[in-house]
Amino acid sequence: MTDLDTPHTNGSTVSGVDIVLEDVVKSYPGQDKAAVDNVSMRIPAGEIVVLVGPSGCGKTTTMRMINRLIEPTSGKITIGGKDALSIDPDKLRRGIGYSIQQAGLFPHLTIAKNVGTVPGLIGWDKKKIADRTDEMLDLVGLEPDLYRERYPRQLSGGQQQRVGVARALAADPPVLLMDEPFGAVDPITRALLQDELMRLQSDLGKTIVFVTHDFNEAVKLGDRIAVLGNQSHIMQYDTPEAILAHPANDTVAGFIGADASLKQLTLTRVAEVDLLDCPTAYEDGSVDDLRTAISPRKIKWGIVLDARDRPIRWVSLHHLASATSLHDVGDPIDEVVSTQSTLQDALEALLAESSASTIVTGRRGEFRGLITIDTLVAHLSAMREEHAHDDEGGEPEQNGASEGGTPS
Ligand SMILES: Nc1ncnc2c1ncn2[C@@H]1O[C@H](COP(=O)(O)OP(=O)(O)OP(=O)(O)O)[C@@H](O)[C@H]1O
Repeated sequence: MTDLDTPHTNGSTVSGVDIVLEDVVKSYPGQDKAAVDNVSMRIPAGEIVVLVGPSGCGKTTTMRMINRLIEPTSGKITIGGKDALSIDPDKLRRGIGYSIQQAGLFPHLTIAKNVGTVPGLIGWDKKKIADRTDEMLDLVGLEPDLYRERYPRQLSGGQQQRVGVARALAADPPVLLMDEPFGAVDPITRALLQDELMRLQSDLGKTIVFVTHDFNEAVKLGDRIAVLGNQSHIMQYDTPEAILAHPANDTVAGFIGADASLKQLTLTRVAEVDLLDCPTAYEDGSVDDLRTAISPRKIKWGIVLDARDRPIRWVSLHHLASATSLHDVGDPIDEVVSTQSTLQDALEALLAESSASTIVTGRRGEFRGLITIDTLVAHLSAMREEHAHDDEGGEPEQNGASEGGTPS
């Protein structure tokens, strides 16, 4: 047990605890201005709160004071009702998962040893640590048999980040601090890791404080976003929807960028829109049947699936004209999005493929349908109309965004 353990309530998805910062200040020696000047905020249990702001504004300092990697100069921090400054810092840190850019793995330890670090420190027995390590590797999509005995350098950047998340979660802490954890990976891997974090969080309900300077990432992941200015001054602290619809001032509006309307695509998951159906066939299926299924349709393409329903190739009527089997026919599939992806991810996939539609897969990679550029356009115009009505009716906006307040 750590000092921050909370009883798990069966059936509840929230295992996190509240974090409260009151008048927190950090002055580094030799600096004339405080790096963090009088920050007060409440981070509700079970939510992802994203601290976003320009480089040097004090995001990392603010976050690291929560696990006392940096000691506050003054102020109070309460975690799950307990005064963080009264808990022994080592004990405190064992109760708080921490994941950083480039994963921060110990290079000389195997993946299993890395993941089992905190459980080892808090005295779990070997069998429990080994079981938990495998469970965590599974959770982040790394097959334990393949990865547990490898060393960090034998993994890709994205895989190392996954191990970093597994390690942060291993002792089941109620609180997770994540400092630009996906900052060092390519955009496609980053989008996948973000999707996985969302999936994990919907099962785990931790309290997550997430630092980034990427506003799109903040909108995608955050239940709430704190937009920080110099010295960690909170310029706005609200839901992504509210910040996009009504930026508190010109600086926040400038930070959102000129494409606030497009950013609304980040607020909707692929799972929330209707997907387009498309003819499919297994590799050992009939060429004629697939041709017959495609012929009457507007989009003259079908998809070949493997035995586990995962899409492997696009096939056109042209491909099928001379094919005798569905083995090896068609074009490989480069880009897919998952039902957890946002419409913004779908737009990026469409642009990357220069295609009018992209494939959507479910949790196990199984084919779920297509998303098209028309879906995205229709969604944006529906949102615009909804907010035009909101503005006419004078209703307060909670769940949507308007184009009002976008920067010039
Ligand atoms: N150990 C330190 N000693 C002195 N000054 C520091 C120290 N760490 C950070 N600072 C200063 O405090 C301010 C806030 O730094 P911090 O790293 O918290 O910002 P940040 O918003 O996380 O920046 P970035 O996005 O670039 O990581 C900066 O001006 C930085 O130079």
